[in-house]
Amino acid sequence: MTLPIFLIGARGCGKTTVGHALSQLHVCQFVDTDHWLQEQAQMTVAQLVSKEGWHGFRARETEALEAVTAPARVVATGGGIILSEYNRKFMREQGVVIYLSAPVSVLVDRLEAYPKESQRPTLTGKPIREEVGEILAGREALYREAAHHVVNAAQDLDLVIAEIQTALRLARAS
Ligand SMILES: Nc1ncnc2c1ncn2[C@@H]1O[C@H](COP(=O)(O)OP(=O)(O)O)[C@@H](O)[C@H]1O
Ligand SMILES: O=C(O)C1=C[C@@H](OP(=O)(O)O)[C@@H](O)[C@H](O)C1
Ligand SMILES: [Mg+2]
Repeated sequence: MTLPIFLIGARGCGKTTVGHALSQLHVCQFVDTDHWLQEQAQMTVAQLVSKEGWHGFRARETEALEAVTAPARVVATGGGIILSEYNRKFMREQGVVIYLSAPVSVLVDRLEAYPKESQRPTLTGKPIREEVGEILAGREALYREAAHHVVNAAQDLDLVIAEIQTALRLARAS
């Protein structure tokens, strides 16, 4: 695993969880753009957004993406990283991009159980059930455009990892 692997997908699809597990299996480094930028700014995402707005957060997110990208790394991104055309092109050119795809009902269940509001302030001001569907509808095409592989993230963690490993093996063989 030499090229960086970028995990993309909606809030709650499992980018951080899967990325961490995958890096442990492959004994490589794990980085999460949200963790990196929060550490760098010494602020939570919620604090950053209230101080600098989403525009400021998105600028820091691109900075984080560039800073953490390195060979043999698994990079968990934030759900909105694909909003920027620059980020989509950067990830596709620099590494292998995997879209962790899950239906709205699964995302909502996971986010209700694990909201982590300091990292996931509201994007629309609407209730979670409405917000997740609306945001995913607006972003689905961008996730697919950026991705080299689409993986079913609604499965158990070990099956998600196995599907990613198969995709990576196939990519190496072709
Ligand atoms: N395959 C999975 N099956 C069940 N729960 C999962 C799975 N992947 C992630 N989760 C859970 O969903 C929640 C959100 O996961 P997280 O990794 O923070 O998602 P993301 O980084 O994509 O927003 C966490 O509580 C995590 O334990
Ligand atoms: O979908 C989004 O726009 C966001 C997703 C969050 O990351 P996760 O996808 O890890 O929850 C975080 O980057 C920020 O709250 C914005
Ligand atoms: Mg995450």
